Amino acid sequence: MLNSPLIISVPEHGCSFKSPSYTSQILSYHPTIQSPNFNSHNLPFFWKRKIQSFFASDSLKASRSGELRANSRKVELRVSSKLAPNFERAVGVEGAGKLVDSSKEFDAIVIGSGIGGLVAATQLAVKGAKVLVLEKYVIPGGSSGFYQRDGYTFDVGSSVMFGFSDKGNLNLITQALAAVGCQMQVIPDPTTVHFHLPNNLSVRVHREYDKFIEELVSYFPHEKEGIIKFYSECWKIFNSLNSLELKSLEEPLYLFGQFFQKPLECLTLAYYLPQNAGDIARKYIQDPQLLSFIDAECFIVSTVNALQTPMINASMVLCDRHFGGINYPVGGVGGIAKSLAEGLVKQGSEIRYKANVTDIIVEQGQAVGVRLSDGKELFAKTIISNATRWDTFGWCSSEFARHRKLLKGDAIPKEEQNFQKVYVKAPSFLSIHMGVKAEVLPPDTDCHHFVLESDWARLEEPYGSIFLSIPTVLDSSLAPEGRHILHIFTTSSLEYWEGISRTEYESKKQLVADQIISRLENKLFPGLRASIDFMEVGTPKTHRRYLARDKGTYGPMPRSIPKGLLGMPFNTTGVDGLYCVGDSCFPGQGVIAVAFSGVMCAHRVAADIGLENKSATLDAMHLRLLAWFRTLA
Ligand SMILES: NC(=O)c1ccc[n+]([C@@H]2O[C@H](COP(=O)([O-])OP(=O)(O)OC[C@H]3O[C@@H](n4cnc5c(N)ncnc54)[C@H](O)[C@@H]3O)[C@@H](O)[C@H]2O)c1
Ligand SMILES: CC(C)=CCC/C(C)=C/C=C/C(C)=C/C=C/C(C)=C/C=C/C=C(C)/C=C/C=C(C)/C=C/C=C(\C)CCC=C(C)C
Repeated sequence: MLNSPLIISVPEHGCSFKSPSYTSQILSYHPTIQSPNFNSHNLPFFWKRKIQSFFASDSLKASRSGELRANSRKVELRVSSKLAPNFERAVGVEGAGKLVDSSKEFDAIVIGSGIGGLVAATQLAVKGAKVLVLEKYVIPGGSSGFYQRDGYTFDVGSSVMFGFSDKGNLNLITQALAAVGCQMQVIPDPTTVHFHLPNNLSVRVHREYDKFIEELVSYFPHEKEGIIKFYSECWKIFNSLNSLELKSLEEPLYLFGQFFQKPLECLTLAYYLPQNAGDIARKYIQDPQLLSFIDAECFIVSTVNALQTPMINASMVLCDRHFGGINYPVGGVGGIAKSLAEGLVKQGSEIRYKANVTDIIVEQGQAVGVRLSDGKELFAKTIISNATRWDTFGWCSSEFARHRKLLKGDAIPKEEQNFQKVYVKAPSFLSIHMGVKAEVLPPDTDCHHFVLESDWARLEEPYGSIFLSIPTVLDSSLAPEGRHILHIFTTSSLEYWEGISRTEYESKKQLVADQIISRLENKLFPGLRASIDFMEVGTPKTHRRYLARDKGTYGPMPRSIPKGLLGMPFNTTGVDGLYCVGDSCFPGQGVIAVAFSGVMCAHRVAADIGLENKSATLDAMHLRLLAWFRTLA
């Protein structure tokens, strides 16, 4: 005897089986067949999986009766009344057991709410997808988050924001906010950075390009032509980038469209894709000190020297600072992530905090869900990881020993092994967040400084170069009256801080901080130590803990000399339904870079779940071609 139908609504968003041929499709369950064959039906994988496993269950086999109907909005199952509750439990509909929270189905689950994850999530949400962002920490933003102490609002990461102007196509932060109806008030920064370098080389990178070139040429008049030629080549690349509509380079219909509309610009970018800034600089410049200056310019962008910095990335940063300029958001960098998270919710999607993902659930080779540290499981058509690739897939040691991270299983996908051959984790950093008495800063102090006093060879060494931001120079509301914020950071490795007692750890922190304060006192601000009102030191351990990044890494850096950006993976991975976003994806480190990776990821995912056009045949060929290109890196 058949019960009245148990009806499960299928979420509308992105269900590709809205097509008329599937409407009112009847799938009959025959007692002799253990499980209905859904393969020819375009039901979302999540439902197939749940229903198939139920049909295979002993209880149903025993009952030898049942009928299933599926149409565009619902799945109906008719089974004997005593089996209905079992089915309800098995598919986890409303009111079912706690472990399976499948009362909702998502188009995408995003693990992590760094800018990369938030941009991917919001871009998908505005395309009509239902997205769930799961963040381990209590606020959004990751390394672009903030924290408050004693009346100070500190940026977690540094405060130099590219892509935040109202001009061109590369203002990706502005565009990401606008997409979800947000606009932030910004304060233009007249100087991107003030370099304090060996041999008293003191260069201000002015917002106005000509003023910057004039200042640099005043130190290297004999290299005037070389300077102009190098930076002009950067502009050629920047202008090409700025002329394109930026979407997923992994989606062939879009990419071919761009090649058709802007052939010269696309060929320019393809030409520079495998090149590094240091090689181009050496075509025009001979002076070793000037080449070291270019190294310092690139080090800020990539934590490596110019010979290892992709030319496209260098051009992006070296020109955007003059084109759109560097702009600081009123209230602090943390406001960007807060606004994106609010925008996401306004679009009908969701963000949950204190949601620590421990596993990505893979079934039949496809990522279908995630497991949280409290054992709860959540399912979606696609899973997007904003954790680093090392935290997502584990890592290959020199003996190829495998330690699994979010993705459990036997082998690290081949693509990931290739990535780890070309890229290693950049060191982490030591950061000092400080509140100081305002009078210690000389008048007209710039907001951002880079200090390397005497020896160029120390540029890339731990504690060699010092980054310093004083965001209160632009926005005084971040500190109590009469105070300024100094955010100081320098590269540092986790190993230096491990295997020591708590007391040793604390005194080591104090020692390193003291040395840095003395250096800044000598170079920039006499009397700094006596002016300190508040100070907190973070080590690589702090960054590992709060940002959930393996070894607290700043991001990926090339193991040796890379072929530009050629080896950097995009968003798809070797696991169906699993995508990565953030700084271990093309084009790498940096807020604007991860925002671009978010835009690309959202486009590729949207195409895969039917919210954007795609061609399966072209996709297969294109993705294979890109994978082959990466093997050349
Ligand atoms: N230009 C600047 O001044 C500046 C400032 C800050 C940050 N940055 C850049 O931002 C980049 C990083 O951005 P991103 O988007 O790649 O990532 P991110 O590291 O900033 O954020 C990742 C987020 O994912 C969360 N997370 C990680 N694992 C998780 C898990 N298992 N479960 C739940 N949540 C988890 C973390 O808590 C974090 O909030 C860096 O490369 C850095 O260069 C630049
Ligand atoms: C596909 C193929 C094969 C071909 C095709 C061709 C083409 C079309 C191509 C295209 C390409 C593209 C589009 C690309 C793009 C790119 C991009 C956008 C890039 C970007 C980048 C960016 C970056 C890298 C950034 C970075 C930044 C950073 C890192 C920053 C940092 C900062 C800091 C740290 C601050 C400092 C401070 C003081 C001094 C205090």
